[in-house]
Amino acid sequence: MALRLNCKKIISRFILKNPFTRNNSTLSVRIVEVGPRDGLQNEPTRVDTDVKIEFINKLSQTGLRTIEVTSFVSPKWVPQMGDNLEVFSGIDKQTGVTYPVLVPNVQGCKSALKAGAEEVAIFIAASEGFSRKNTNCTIQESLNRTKEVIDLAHENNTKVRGYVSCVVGCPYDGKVPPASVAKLTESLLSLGCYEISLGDTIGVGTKSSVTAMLEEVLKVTSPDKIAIHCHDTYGQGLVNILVALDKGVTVVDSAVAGLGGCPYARGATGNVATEDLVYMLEGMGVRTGVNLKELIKAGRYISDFIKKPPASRVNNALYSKLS
Ligand SMILES: CC(C)(COP(=O)([O-])OP(=O)([O-])OC[C@H]1O[C@@H](n2cnc3c(N)ncnc32)[C@H](O)[C@@H]1OP(=O)([O-])[O-])[C@@H](O)C(=O)NCCC(=O)NCCSC(=O)C[C@@](C)(O)CC(=O)[O-]
Repeated sequence: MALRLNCKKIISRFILKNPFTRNNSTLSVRIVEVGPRDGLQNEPTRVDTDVKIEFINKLSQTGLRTIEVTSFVSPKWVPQMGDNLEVFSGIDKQTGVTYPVLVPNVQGCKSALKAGAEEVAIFIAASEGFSRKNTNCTIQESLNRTKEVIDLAHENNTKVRGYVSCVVGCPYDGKVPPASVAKLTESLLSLGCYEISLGDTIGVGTKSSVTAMLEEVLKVTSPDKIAIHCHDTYGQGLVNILVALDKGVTVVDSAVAGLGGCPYARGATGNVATEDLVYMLEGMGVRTGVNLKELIKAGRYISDFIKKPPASRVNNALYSKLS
């Protein structure tokens, strides 16, 4: 009973207090699908390039407006993304859908621009331990690299999204202070990122820790500059997304079939499954523009290829009922 009341409270606070929803009769959330990149980068089974292309083409037919399709990182570090150029050039790009790619440095950004990317995403860790393991440099060095990438991208009229990872916990350094996340968010916005995705990379966040982190971040920026990116290792992903919605955030990252994990965050599982996110949001009356049936089929397609059942409750519940 108490839980039901709390959920009602969360939803009504989201509707009444959220600066976005207050001004719009139709509530909506933009989903950033990260399955083809964050989802597959850590996949031990080699996924054929044509399977990746078919997977992205299926996602493009679901109504998703943003699909992060690959990363131009070192193939020595992340072999699964080594076919970035072939994937990016091979997909059927739909009007109205944006296909950002992840880049770690100027070398990656140059390759992405050459391939025709219209949006790149940079990433930086809120903890020194993860920064070193993931990108072989300190946070400050990473910021310096990021500045070069943003300058290059902007010279080429290319938008830059920023990720801050390990926003509540780091697999090497433990708890991450909210003030560090706020400081990095502010730096990335001032360098020219149009939006910052706050990543609970190892999925350790809870309602309390995510609230504390967001409250600190929202002292330096507004909710319309923020996205939330929750891995679901401890099953807290949807709860933490609700916390962010309650704070006025309206952009959410997720991966179809709950794919993924980070190669430098051992033990962390995939993102919140996009199917589960869509089901929750639409159930709350929040529009996503996503066709759940088509999304479930896309999730099944890739899950069948990697021979793993989808890590999505909704996919597992509804797939057999699809005609
Ligand atoms: C940053 C580096 C490159 C530094 O790696 P490094 O070894 O220090 O780089 P380097 O500059 O010394 O170069 C070494 C070699 O890599 C090559 N190289 C260098 N850069 C590139 C490039 N862009 N594309 C292709 N090749 C590249 C370069 O050409 C050279 O080749 P060699 O001369 O030995 O033949 C490396 O650490 C790296 O690629 N790291 C990326 C790791 C990664 O992708 N991790 C997963 C990202 S997910 C994440 O961070 C979290 C997020 C975003 O999902 C949010 C969340 O979940 O919370």
